[in-house]
Amino acid sequence: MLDDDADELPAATLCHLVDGDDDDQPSGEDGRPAHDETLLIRKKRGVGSGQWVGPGGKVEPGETPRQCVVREVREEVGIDVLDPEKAGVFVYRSDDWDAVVHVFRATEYAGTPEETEEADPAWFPVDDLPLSEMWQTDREWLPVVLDGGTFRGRFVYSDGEPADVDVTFGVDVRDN
Ligand SMILES: CNc1ncnc2c1ncn2[C@@H]1O[C@H](COP(=O)(O)OP(=O)(O)OP(=O)(O)O)[C@@H](O)[C@H]1O
Repeated sequence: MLDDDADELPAATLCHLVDGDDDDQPSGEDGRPAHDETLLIRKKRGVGSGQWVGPGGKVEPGETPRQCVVREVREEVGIDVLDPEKAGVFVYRSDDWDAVVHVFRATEYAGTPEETEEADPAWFPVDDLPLSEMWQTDREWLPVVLDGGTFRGRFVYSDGEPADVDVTFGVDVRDN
């Protein structure tokens, strides 16, 4: 159980793209990272601005979370994610915004990430994430998601700090 009122909350999405060439080219030579890196954005505005996060955003009326995550990644960094797969879901509650956040993992994409008005993208090795400049609760679940796992969580923040954290791994996450 996520939260008794989770169904009533606005929905948002996050995309965690993992890329790694199997060829031996050093990072950057063919425009793609060499081994197991993940794409994060430095958010320029909105919820969590200034932090490193996965690209994503709020689900619009009539849109599924999967459609939203594809649209948001295109808007924020100009690439098309081809195989978003549901990897987790969490309820976020804070002093000023509550949401249910659908987390996707992807490995296939078309295009090259570019800076936009909303976001500055960068690749990070999956085992060297900028955790001190990310949502504190990302460290609970992001390594698991990048490794292909699933989770369900409930994160209550107060004054910008996690006040109540509950995560379960290896769960069935309904795909939508
Ligand atoms: C512990 N809590 C959290 N941990 C990690 N990520 C979190 C989060 N709580 C919210 N998020 C993400 O923050 C974005 C908000 O959406 P946000 O970018 O403001 O919306 P959108 O792009 O639609 O923009 P505008 O409202 O037009 O500015 C969206 O990706 C959502 O998944």
